[in-house]
Amino acid sequence: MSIPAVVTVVGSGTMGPGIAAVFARAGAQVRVYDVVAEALTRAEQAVAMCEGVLDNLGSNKVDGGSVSYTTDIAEALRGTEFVLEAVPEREDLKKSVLAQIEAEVSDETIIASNTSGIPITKLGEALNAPARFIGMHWSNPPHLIPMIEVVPGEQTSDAVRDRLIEIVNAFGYEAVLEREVPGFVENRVLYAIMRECLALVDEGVISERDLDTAVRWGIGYKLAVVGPMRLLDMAGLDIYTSVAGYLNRDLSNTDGVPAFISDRVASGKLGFKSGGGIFEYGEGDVAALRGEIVRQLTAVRKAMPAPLSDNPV
Ligand SMILES: NC(=O)C1=CN([C@@H]2O[C@H](COP(=O)(O)OP(=O)(O)OC[C@H]3O[C@@H](n4cnc5c(N)ncnc54)[C@H](O)[C@@H]3O)[C@@H](O)[C@H]2O)C=CC1
Ligand SMILES: Cc1ncc(C(=O)O)c(C(=O)O)c1O
Repeated sequence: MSIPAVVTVVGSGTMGPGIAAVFARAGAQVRVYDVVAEALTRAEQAVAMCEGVLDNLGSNKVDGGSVSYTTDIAEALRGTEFVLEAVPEREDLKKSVLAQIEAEVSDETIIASNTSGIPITKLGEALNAPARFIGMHWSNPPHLIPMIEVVPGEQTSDAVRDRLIEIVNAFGYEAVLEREVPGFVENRVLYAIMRECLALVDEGVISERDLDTAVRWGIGYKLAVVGPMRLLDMAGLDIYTSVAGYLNRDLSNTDGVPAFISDRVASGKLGFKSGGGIFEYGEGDVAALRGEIVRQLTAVRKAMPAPLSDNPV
């Protein structure tokens, strides 16, 4: 199992630096490209922090890995074997960036997208050779969540699909192969949960803080060990049948973004990145919270069977 020698990450915001750190750790020479120079300065600091987290996790470190930063797309893509696109989630932007990438790389280069769920077949319309293009959906924070959704489009070749699975496994992550559906599997499940959570808070059934406590301890902690399919067996399919019989019809089925979120977005409340969203954050709170989240995720990872190991659950 081998990692590509040269990897390019296009777009270095929330996701790019952690992804670069994982590839470099596995021995790749990683080039990080962004149109915004300050994003690269922030990325350099973020990659250093991710490396510290990976050290603490005891993750394997292969010699020869490196990360360099550039705003020059030709330099970023020269001789690269694998490109991951991680620019903002806008179909038009992604298509134009993908076409730019294809114009600079060799015919053998694999191009992947970290889209959260725009169909790969649709994005692949921007390319002359969509057989080389595939979805590679990392989860945030990418240096800590050891699972990647591998999503071929209709035109993706089997060789590219198999090579991507090999790459993901080579850096010690679980690869989950999916047929493409909007949102892919992870975000379909997450957004079903989010829709119900937002409806419950919006209707005054529960406070924001208690909702988080109920989901973290009642569902999240359990689901980290027992997946939904195994949980159904554990609970009993007869119990599921009884509860689903009266509950499913009562669950939220609203489409669109609820006012609870859109009102906040309209007033510039975006969450950690703006210092306030659903909760308010004072000076230093966000940095402290980010550190605590990483600390707790690291502790949970250490307590769980390693990804790719035999796990009876
Ligand atoms: N934020 C998250 O939790 C997750 C995001 N994703 C997906 O990953 C992708 C990136 O997301 P984020 O990192 O959150 O976005 P972001 O907005 O934090 O960062 C995007 C970066 O792309 C750069 N960029 C914009 N136009 C560019 C161009 N033409 N060429 C090169 N760079 C350009 C921006 O300057 C910015 O630094 C999106 O498709 C998103 O849906 C996937 C998993 C989780
Ligand atoms: C709220 C939210 N939305 C999308 C994603 C994603 O996977 O693209 C995530 C994530 O954590 O990865 C997310 O939290």
